[in-house]
Amino acid sequence: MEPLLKFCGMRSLTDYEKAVNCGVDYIGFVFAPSKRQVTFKEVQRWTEEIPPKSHQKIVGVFVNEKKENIAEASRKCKLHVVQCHGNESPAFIKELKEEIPCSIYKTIHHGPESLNKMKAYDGIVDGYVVDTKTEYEWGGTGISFDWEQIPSYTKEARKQQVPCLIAGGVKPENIKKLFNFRPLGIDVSSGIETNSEKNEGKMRDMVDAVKSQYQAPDSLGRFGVFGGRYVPETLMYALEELEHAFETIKNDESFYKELHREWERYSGRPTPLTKADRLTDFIGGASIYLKREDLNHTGAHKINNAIAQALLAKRMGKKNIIAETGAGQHGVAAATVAARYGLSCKVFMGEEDMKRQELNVFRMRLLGAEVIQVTSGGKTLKDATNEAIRHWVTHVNDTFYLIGSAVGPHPYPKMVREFQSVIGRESKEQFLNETGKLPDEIIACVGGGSNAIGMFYPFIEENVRLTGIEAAGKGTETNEHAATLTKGVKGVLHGSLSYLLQDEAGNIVEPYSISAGLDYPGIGPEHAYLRDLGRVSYEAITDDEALAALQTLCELEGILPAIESAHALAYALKRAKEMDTSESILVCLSGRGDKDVHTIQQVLGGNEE
Ligand SMILES: O=C(O)c1ccccc1NCC(=O)[C@H](O)[C@H](O)COP(=O)(O)O
Repeated sequence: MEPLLKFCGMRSLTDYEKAVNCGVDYIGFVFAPSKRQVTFKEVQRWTEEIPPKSHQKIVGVFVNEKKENIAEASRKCKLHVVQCHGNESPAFIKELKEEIPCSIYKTIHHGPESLNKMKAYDGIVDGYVVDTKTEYEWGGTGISFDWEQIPSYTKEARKQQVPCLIAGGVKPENIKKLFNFRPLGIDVSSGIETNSEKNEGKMRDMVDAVKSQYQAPDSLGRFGVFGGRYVPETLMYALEELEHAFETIKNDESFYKELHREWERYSGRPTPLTKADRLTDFIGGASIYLKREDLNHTGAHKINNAIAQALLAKRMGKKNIIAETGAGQHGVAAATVAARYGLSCKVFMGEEDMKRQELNVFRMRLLGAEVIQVTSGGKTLKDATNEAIRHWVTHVNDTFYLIGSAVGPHPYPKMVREFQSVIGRESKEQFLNETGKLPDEIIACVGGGSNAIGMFYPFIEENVRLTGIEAAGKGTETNEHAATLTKGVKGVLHGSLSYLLQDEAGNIVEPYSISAGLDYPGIGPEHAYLRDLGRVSYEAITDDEALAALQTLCELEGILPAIESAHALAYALKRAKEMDTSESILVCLSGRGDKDVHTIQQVLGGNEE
């Protein structure tokens, strides 16, 4: 969700008209002594002459004003919100509320006691503005406070279920930085002024910046209509507990310190960015770069998320982890971290996948995990996930469900995105260092979608084409594919709403792909959202195309990719041909192909010579 936006300190009809036309959410008038002070009469006249748009709220700003004066302004100016910007006590506001029909927001001036002050207004006010105060000015100072503190204000406001606007020194030049702190709302006055007048260009820049800001999921875990939490009652508490733990560690430096240390010293991050020179020459178009997630410990990106979730499980005091796996990469990652952090581990795996990924089954057992064979349904990832959820329902108190992709009920898609975004963040820095610019296109394969969302997320606001590649199996015109976004319809699976492969009666259709990691009948809800938004394009690649690309990469670069990653590569080869030599493509090489050698050998016949 976009943050709410308030423009404050309108001093003339012209200022006010500019704010109305910009479509900003709140328009504020300062009735307190200030260089921006206006009278009730003026505001009454201006708002009668140009009524605000239906969604816009008119705000009156007061500092330690008498109740009868506030009531008069509220009546005359038809205020929607009264902003108490001084030392008004909770008792004063309670009494004021009985006299005026509008909402009351309290300004909290940032300082050592401000969070405690905010708690004192719980249940009394309808919203907050957090602002900077100087010795001489109550507001409109143009000075920012320490934005690192924003998450604690936001958390308290969320607890009280009211909006919280961040004020003080916000301007077009620093608004992007402010977004990093995820404010619920923004309040600006000085930052949209030039020579004491509101500047329409600056106002529009602010509105555009806020509108282009990607803010998903919302507080209910919804990406537009997708996502959410569709689970049995017994799991609700566990998910709320997990959400709380996740939101807590997000602001906990010690957690991230530990996580980064493990990523670096245990898993081998940062993974390299490799320019595929011979492949680029062979194709003869755009330069092709590979983000080498295949070089992670255990051979794929899955370990990034597994380490993070296991550390979280430990902090929550959970001693047992369970996981589902398709290709076996996530199962291996879960078994690995369980061994590393001294947790017990059960991995649910479909019988079919166990056959295809025999080596990974053995690896998991070697790592001390119990692999539970799932014989229901199509005996693949969907069925393994069903069984894992069933197990979780009955062992919820001491068990942490370590989901391996950006799927499942809230907060899993958001949490997996957070932990996998290290891929995109590193790539961005490495690419800029190496080429001085960003890639023109980024391509990643999508099964559930975790490597793709981790790669895409840090680039969502950038001018970079993003493309997700699904498995077309034997062709999307056949019934043997896993192209959920190309062929699916909306439905609920494994706790969230997304696109699914279903028959006319709503039954899940068994997906197919040569790659065990891509044959999932659903897709992470954020991908469904990004597809419908038009921000990410999704294409499908067949088994044959993926295998051909895999062979090409082996022969020209000496890299054996996972069959999953070869899907992204195959599309990159098609695109590179169409692009100019001055352009570049970044492919997320999500995993290595050692686990797939048996499958490849079966298809290619074992002796390529
Ligand atoms: O703007 C003023 O002069 C003012 C004076 C007294 C109390 C409040 C005042 N302004 C309130 C606001 O405009 C906003 O809530 C906020 O302070 C804007 O800050 P900034 O963007 O730093 O100007």
